[in-house]
Amino acid sequence: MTLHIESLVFRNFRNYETLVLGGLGEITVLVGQNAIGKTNIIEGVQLLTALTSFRHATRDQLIRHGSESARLEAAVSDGNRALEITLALDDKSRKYQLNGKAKRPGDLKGLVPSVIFTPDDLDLVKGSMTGRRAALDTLGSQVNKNYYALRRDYEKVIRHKNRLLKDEADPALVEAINEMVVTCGAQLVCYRAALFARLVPHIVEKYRQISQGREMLSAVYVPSWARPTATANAAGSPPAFVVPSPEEHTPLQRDEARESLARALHARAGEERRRGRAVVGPHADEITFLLDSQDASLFGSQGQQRSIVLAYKLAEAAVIEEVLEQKPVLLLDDVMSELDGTRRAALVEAMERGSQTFITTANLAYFDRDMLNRSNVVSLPL
Ligand SMILES: Nc1ncnc2c1ncn2[C@@H]1O[C@H](COP(=O)(O)OP(=O)(O)OP(=O)(O)O)[C@@H](O)[C@H]1O
Repeated sequence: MTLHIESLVFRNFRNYETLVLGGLGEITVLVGQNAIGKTNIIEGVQLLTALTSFRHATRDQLIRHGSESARLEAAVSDGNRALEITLALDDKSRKYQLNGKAKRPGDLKGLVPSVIFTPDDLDLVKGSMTGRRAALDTLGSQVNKNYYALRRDYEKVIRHKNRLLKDEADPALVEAINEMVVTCGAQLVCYRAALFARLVPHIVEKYRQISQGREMLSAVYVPSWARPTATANAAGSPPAFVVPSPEEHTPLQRDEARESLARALHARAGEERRRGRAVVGPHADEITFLLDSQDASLFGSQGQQRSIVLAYKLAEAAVIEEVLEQKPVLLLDDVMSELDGTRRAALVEAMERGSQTFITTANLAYFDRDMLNRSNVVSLPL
């Protein structure tokens, strides 16, 4: 059954000395002028649900200036169970507890999942590949604890490999670490491909609804070993991969991924040495959105790109519900002002499908009266 946040208490978190929000219902609208602390609340809820901060904030950024520690608490319940999730931050550590017992973030991932949508996400389609990979990994980490652990391990291995390459270490050492790149990397690509295969049909369907079927969206995940190399591009060769259609998103097999990754690492070892960094592996995989088979980052209008992002966010919520059998908390930071009427309506429809929602705004005029009547409107400062 879906866990619901009943109350929140923040102490010395960001600009709040003490913030108490109780009696939280389905929809909480946080309204207030700029820089009042609306996004800080969204970030706090994300830290207690997805166990991460979309701002990638360090502890000293999260702790209120002049304080030595911060504490965030959420009381959650599904009607049968009452749980308390807490996060304590000080200059040395970030510690989670569940009902007073210490927990690692990996143990709590997926307990109260959330989907966050901020104005920065609107760059997902035209922004960097790093952002697109991170979005997929954040979702994967919430729906599968092994995904989370694997991604962390892979990042450590790649950091180590990059240090070796930068220091021009003995190629035998690089070869030895490549074995770990293959082990973790192939598994991570398989997890990503499987998650992507689940996500894409939802994105396509949500996009069709938002755009009223005007054009066909598809999306491809291309592992680094299947990408054309810089040399092939320079020589004007055709791309070394064929864009698969959505139906072809069959999950990759691990042995096949291991072999392809090992082969590419061997073939491009010289290039990695020359460039002093790892160029093969899941950290270099690509995700591309296509509108009627054209790259949406290059050919999509701003409106089309926004519709893809909205469809992506709604699809994340659908996948979480499918896998974890509970609706995620929706965290919507100041996005109403960024969307036009049709896209706003699609978002409101999603909010009304039973997900607990926290939404911030500087202007209540973006919300219809009916919705506001059904919401808990909190004016900041409290
Ligand atoms: N560690 C901290 N200690 C004290 N204040 C902080 C800390 N971190 C951020 N702030 C303050 O929080 C405020 C910004 O809060 P937030 O980002 O939530 O604003 P917002 O209400 O979402 O604004 P906008 O509508 O402009 O996006 C700023 O005044 C900033 O100085």
